[in-house]
Amino acid sequence: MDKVFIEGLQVDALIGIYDWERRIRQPLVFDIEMAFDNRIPAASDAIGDTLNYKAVSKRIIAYVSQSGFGLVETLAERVAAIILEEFGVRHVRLKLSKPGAVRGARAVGVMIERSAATLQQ
Ligand SMILES: Nc1nc2c(c(=O)[nH]1)N=C([C@H](O)[C@@H](O)CO)CN2
Repeated sequence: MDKVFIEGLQVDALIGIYDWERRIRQPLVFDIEMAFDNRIPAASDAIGDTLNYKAVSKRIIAYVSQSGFGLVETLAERVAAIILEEFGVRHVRLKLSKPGAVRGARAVGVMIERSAATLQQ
């Protein structure tokens, strides 16, 4: 299956379980792969036939900027659900990195894969 991807999308957010984390915003980085049949926009050369990575990116930035979860797991799950439900994507692979959260590590975080068929109601 073809993919449309968004790599290294950085968004500042309120995220974390510790008191000091509830008083600041921290950078988060999203790497996202979305299954999509790119033969259709390739044939028409029309942006309306694409899975528009700019539209998806803007939606993620808007959502993450106003979010305030404790765990990266929760945020990753919500962003994956938005991609599946609002953009008609059948399968998404999402990596959410929290750079600098652990001394000595470049980044920590989670990787998830979700399908529209198995999305929890
Ligand atoms: N699996 C997770 N482990 C940890 C998380 C998390 O969201 N998921 N969060 C923290 C703290 O908020 C940490 O990022 C602060 O440095 C610790 N472990």
